[in-house]
Amino acid sequence: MLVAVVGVGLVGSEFIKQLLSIPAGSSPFKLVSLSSSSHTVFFDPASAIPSVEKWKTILSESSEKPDYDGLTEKLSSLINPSTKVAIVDNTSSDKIASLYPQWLKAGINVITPNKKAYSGDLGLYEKILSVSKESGARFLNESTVGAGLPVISTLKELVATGDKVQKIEGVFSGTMSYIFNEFSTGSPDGPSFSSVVSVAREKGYTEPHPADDLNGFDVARKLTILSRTIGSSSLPPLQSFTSVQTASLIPPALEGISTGDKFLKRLPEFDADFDRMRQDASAEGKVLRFVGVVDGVKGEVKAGLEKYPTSHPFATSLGGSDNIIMFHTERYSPRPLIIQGAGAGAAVTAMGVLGDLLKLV
Ligand SMILES: NC(=O)C1=CN([C@@H]2O[C@H](COP(=O)(O)OP(=O)(O)OC[C@H]3O[C@@H](n4cnc5c(N)ncnc54)[C@H](OP(=O)(O)O)[C@@H]3O)[C@@H](O)[C@H]2O)C=CC1
Ligand SMILES: N[C@@H](CC=O)C(=O)O
Ligand code: NA
Repeated sequence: MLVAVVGVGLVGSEFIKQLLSIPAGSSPFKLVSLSSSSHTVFFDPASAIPSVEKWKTILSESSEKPDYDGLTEKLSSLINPSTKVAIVDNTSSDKIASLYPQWLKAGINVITPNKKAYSGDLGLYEKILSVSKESGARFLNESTVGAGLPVISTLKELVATGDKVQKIEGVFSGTMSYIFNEFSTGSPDGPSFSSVVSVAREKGYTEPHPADDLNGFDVARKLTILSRTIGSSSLPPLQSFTSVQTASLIPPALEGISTGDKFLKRLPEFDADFDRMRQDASAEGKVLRFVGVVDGVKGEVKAGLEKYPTSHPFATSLGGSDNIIMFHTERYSPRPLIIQGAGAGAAVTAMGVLGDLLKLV
């Protein structure tokens, strides 16, 4: 299988490292193209693949600019009965997401942790489904929810085998999980809100702009993906992730700040507000957790900050960037099927992406 990688940031670089760590003799993959937002490189499939040590230099020294029409043409000309092709989108770009129908139509499989296509405009999502059905090219997106945790594959199997998903609830954001696991432990005191947000960013959990996590949109996107994957008639047909009832944590004065750096610089101005929320929860013997729910019975999809007793599993069993996802179904009732573990970070996200790629071979 020939593999083209678009986006070589945190997850993209780790994905390339994991892909190239499969011993050459036993690897079913050949890396044929790399693109950042400013450079691109295409390798002759007959030549040797770049090494883990050299690919960054080769890409940064390339004088070619990304040209996705050209890439689509080159890749589709290489497809034949014994050669499959996949593009791995490791960006968070809407522009790249809008190209999936074109790629799938050309017979190119699409693998991605990028949530934009599956949680954005319903028209794009439906187009992806229909084009993929027509051409037979597949799109796989395990890492869009819970990073490498087997959330999407589990949900697809529950649905495909005829189980009825009643409700999915949990902590879906690695960033929000880390922030509140550190910030709200049951004690009225602790580190400042802005300091834990900065550490979450340093650890690679946040979206490129941390406000995309704190406004709840990242969770709303994940809930939209889950809701669409369930596809139940009792759930509202979400036109986009903006249809999810989402309670943002962004102070109104910080709405619309263009860069993550500027946003983090001003966040300490609001530490006292978050301190008060922590103290209120603590006075009730509770902790704060940012949770999401897709409720097929009530027909409700929502995300927001809730208080939980210090004995609740959301308070006792989560650490680091852990996600916890509970599937309440006809079969898994009254006790839900639970998936838990790191839900953000380069290594686990790239693993989910490579796992999807392995499903194609
Ligand atoms: N980090 C995590 O824990 C998780 C991340 N994800 C998802 O994985 C994706 C990548 O995240 P992450 O690696 O952390 O983010 P980064 O910001 O580190 O990487 C994104 C990369 O995309 C590149 N890019 C943007 N636009 C284009 C373009 N048009 N063509 C080529 N490259 C482009 C950027 O390149 P440049 O620097 O050149 O602009 C950047 O290097 C996101 O969609 C995120 O939501 C999913 C689960 C967990
Ligand atoms: N920013 C996201 C990354 C994974 O999707 C998160 O914090 O969960
Ligand atoms: Na996953």
